[in-house]
Amino acid sequence: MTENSTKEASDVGAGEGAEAGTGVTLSRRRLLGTVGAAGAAGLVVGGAGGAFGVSAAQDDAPALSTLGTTEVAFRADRRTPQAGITTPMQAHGHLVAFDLAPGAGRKTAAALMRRWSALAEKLMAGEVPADDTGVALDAGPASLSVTFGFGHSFFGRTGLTARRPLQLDPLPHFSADAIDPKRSNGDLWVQIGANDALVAFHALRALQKEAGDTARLRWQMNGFNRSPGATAHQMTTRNLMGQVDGTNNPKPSDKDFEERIFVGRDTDQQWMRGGSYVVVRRIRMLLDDWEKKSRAEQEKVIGRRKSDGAPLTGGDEHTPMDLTKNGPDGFPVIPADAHARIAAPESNQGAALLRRPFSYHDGFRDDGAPDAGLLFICWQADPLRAFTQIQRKLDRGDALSPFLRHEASGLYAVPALEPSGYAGQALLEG
Ligand SMILES: C=CC1=C(C)c2cc3[nH]c(cc4nc(cc5[nH]c(cc1n2)c(C)c5CCC(=O)O)C(CCC(=O)O)=C4C)c(C)c3C=C
Ligand SMILES: [Fe+2]
Repeated sequence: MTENSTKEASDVGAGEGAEAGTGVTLSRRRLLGTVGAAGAAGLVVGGAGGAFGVSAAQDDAPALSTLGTTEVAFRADRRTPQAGITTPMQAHGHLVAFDLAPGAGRKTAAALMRRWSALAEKLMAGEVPADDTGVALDAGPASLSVTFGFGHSFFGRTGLTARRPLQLDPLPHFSADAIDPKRSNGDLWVQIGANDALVAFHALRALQKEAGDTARLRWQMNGFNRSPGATAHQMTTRNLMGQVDGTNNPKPSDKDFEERIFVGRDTDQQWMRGGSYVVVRRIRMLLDDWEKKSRAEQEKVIGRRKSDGAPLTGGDEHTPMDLTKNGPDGFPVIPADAHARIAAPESNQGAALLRRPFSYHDGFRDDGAPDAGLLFICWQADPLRAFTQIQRKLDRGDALSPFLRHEASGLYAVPALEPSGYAGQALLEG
């Protein structure tokens, strides 16, 4: 069920085997798309050397790098989870929530989801939509993924309350919460990720315009991660506190991965079978306070080394934590209130979630502190048993909590996609 992984295209440089390989096919498609957008085959759009200085007849056009050509599949040939869940994290992200316009009901919502899905599929394949703005013209799909979710309020607006899963019941209040309702929840949620900032913005703008009068933007947040190729070898990304973040995520190869992250067959809401629930939290980091702590203090807060993410009990990043090991002082080497200990499945009756966040930085606050932190995005089959269980535990004594403020929150149902059809079709037409 994890075919929404990237289709790696071969990295074909100009002049070397440019006739073969998916990368070249894709580059060609972009060229044709560029010309198509201009409405005349063979036209050199923008003139040679201009912004769109390419021609369909130009055989020796330089090929895009793997970063540009890599394509994420919107759908597969069988029911699969949407892209953007197990897809490798991208460097740029936009999270957007929309509310349906007053009077827009189920039929209008279905028409929007149909249009949005068709557009997302096109964009993710690197094709150029009609009436294009031109923002992404020279780039390949750059691992673009678009993911659609449905919030609690969507069901009332569309007369579908009987189909609202209990899993969408509002999250409880936690003591680190300072939630801004205007930047929370929403009828519809869209996650956009890409390894190119212009490709990501292009998709955001195209989807917003496609919403037309049907849905209005409720809130939007922008995030980022490491760019592919920025480090000497592929490694787990760091967050804005400088920690290696994502090490102990469940892996698709784990035997219980599917049941932890995706909704099983026994659900009473069959339209969610194979889908997942996403919790989105905007978590501001109190970086001025955090950066005053020594490295040793920071490492005790997490329970892992800052340099390489290895547990304080030794080994490398992927060595399991030894939660039973005591130091010479008789105290646990990974402290009782260490974030990684408290969040671990061993401390939560086996509960686990798939974290796929973006960092954010929105300038500086009036007091000079960075308005920065983590757009914490986590995926699970049941938010009550995963996010809520773990966050409740963290709320009671996580050493990291004093450095965090949860400022916005959302919970959405993200149904699987059929080989044909649009996101949410089984909900809206079933
Ligand atoms: C409710 C769930 C969680 C929230 C909210 C959360 C916020 C948060 N976490 C970090 C940094 C790290 N988290 C790490 C591990 C970790 N965190 C959670 C859950 C939440 N984190 C889990 C389930 C785990 C894995 C625990 C385990 O099984 O070992 C780590 C350690 C490295 C890793 O495994 O990723 C770091 C670092 C921040 C900065 C943050 C809020 C901004
Ligand atoms: Fe964490």
